[in-house]
Amino acid sequence: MIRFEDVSVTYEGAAEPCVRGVDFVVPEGELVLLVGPSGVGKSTVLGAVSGLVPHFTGGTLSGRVTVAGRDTRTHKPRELADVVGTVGQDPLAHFVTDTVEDELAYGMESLGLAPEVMRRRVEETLDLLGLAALRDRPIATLSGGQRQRVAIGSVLTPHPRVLVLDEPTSALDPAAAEEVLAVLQRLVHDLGTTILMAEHRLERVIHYADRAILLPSPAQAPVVGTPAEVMAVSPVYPPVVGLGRLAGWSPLPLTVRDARRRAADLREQLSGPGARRQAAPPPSGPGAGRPTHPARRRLFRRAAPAPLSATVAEIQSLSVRRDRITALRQVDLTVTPGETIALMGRNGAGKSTLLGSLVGLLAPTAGSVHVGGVTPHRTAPPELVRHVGLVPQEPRDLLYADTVAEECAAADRDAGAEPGTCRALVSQLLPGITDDTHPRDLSEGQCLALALAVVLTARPPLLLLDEPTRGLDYAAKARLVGVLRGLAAEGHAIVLATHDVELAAEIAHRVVLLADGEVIADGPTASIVVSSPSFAPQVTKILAPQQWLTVAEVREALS
Ligand SMILES: Nc1ncnc2c1ncn2[C@@H]1O[C@H](COP(=O)(O)OP(=O)(O)OP(=O)(O)O)[C@@H](O)[C@H]1O
Ligand SMILES: Nc1ncnc2c1ncn2[C@@H]1O[C@H](COP(=O)(O)OP(=O)(O)OP(=O)(O)O)[C@@H](O)[C@H]1O
Repeated sequence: MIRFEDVSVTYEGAAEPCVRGVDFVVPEGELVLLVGPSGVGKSTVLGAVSGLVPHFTGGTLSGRVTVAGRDTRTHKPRELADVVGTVGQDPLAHFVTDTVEDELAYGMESLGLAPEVMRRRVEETLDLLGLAALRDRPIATLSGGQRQRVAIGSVLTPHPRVLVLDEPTSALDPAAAEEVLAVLQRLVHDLGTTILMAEHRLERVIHYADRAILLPSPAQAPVVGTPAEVMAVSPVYPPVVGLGRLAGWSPLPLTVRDARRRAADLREQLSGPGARRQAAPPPSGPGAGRPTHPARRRLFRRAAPAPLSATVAEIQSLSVRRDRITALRQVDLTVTPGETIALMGRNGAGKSTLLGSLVGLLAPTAGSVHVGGVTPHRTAPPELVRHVGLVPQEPRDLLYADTVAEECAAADRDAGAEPGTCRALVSQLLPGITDDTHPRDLSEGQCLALALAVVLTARPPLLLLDEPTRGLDYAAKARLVGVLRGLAAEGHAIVLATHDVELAAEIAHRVVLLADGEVIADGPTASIVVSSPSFAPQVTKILAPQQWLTVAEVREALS
């Protein structure tokens, strides 16, 4: 259905092709996953299928790409629209209408489908993707995950034979991601739809794929195989594969279920005398003084920061209405210096609204918010940046200059910092970026690092991040974790809204769960995530009833 024949793509001004020697076939009715580190050209390959590369991006494509027999070089994207549905990384760039229902109908209207067919398919899609309650909503009022679901729905309604999806679950909560992937799998199995998809969070998708294509590094030819074959050699892999590699399991398990079946020996090793023990936590609270199982002790290793008398932020009985929606109700939250809090919960639960309230973008409808002694929505930005900084869900929203150097100079001015402060932070976070780079040409991970540097220039005691691992590969995520740990150790309090359960397991001292605008759980990471089928990381699920969170913890215990 999709055929690449010795394809290379070179963007304008680039000395080398960005992808080279790409040669593969995706048969009809298969779901194929494109994997590889950031910047290897996954989006470029996807764009070549929908015709966006090179028609819209510029550059040259050599070799041949055909979809359902049509050559994408001689057919413009619009001439492929009846066959190929595409969802790019940025849902906002995708929308052409104002409301959810209109957006779902738009693709069908432009193909000239009959009104009764359109009506039926809109209803079907609203149900399939859990969008019925949002059908009349203006798209501008949707949360990030709600927008992503609408973007996916809008390409499903015309029933294209081929779907090209670039990180389709990046803004979705874990349960919504499973629902959307199950829908996609049904299209593949029942309707014979062909899907080519790129996704960084492999723990979510690898087990749905019939086949995987690995782009190992820029301009290196792809490796094609079964998901297990590709995972055995891939530089990017999910925690279940990391644990399988550590334990020497062969064939490598791709699902928690397969890994659990293999894990008896590993569990024994981890609870046996060979495993490195950690110091027990200081006895306190209920059960203090009882002997602790060695594995259980590990949970307490990520000691909460020493309690300081000062709080960084204090939220009391906060309610926030946005239009007709009560996005937060009766929320209480205290943030202390040095602690990292993961804010989790379904799409639309109110996470971004809570961050927006802490940084003064939204005024309380009732209740109060205090950050470092000031009331954010009543504090002027030059004063507020000294107390709190937000890296938004779309870090590009924070960047407006034409070069990295100008961006840094503006950040120094805004923060009243020594000239060169922001640039020094950028060099630390993003070695190798030149002053004259245009922020638009940075990859997702690079943009995030620049936005983080801009915010950190003012050294705010409270740092807020909204979905910071969207679009990041595992290596970029590990660098981010290192930076955030360093900041927490210096006493910065960090609150991050995230759907990335693996990130929360790595870094958070505390998890606050929101549901429908209310706090439904607030406690140490381990105690909150371990008991939740949605929010437990893969390692926790595999090694239960022992309580481990990450591959790194297991590796350390075995060393
Ligand atoms: N329109 C463009 N013009 C010039 N260079 C581009 C363009 N689009 C992408 N590139 C460059 O081509 C390379 C591959 O980018 P691409 O977005 O295809 O990678 P990717 O594997 O999808 O990355 P990510 O996982 O971060 O989305 C990068 O170095 C990028 O900067
Ligand atoms: N500008 C707005 N106007 C009206 N309602 C809004 C607006 N932005 C968000 N909402 C609604 O407020 C509620 C909370 O949205 P919020 O963005 O805080 O959720 P979230 O937990 O961050 O979701 P996600 O995980 O999808 O990013 C949702 O029902 C959303 O549709």
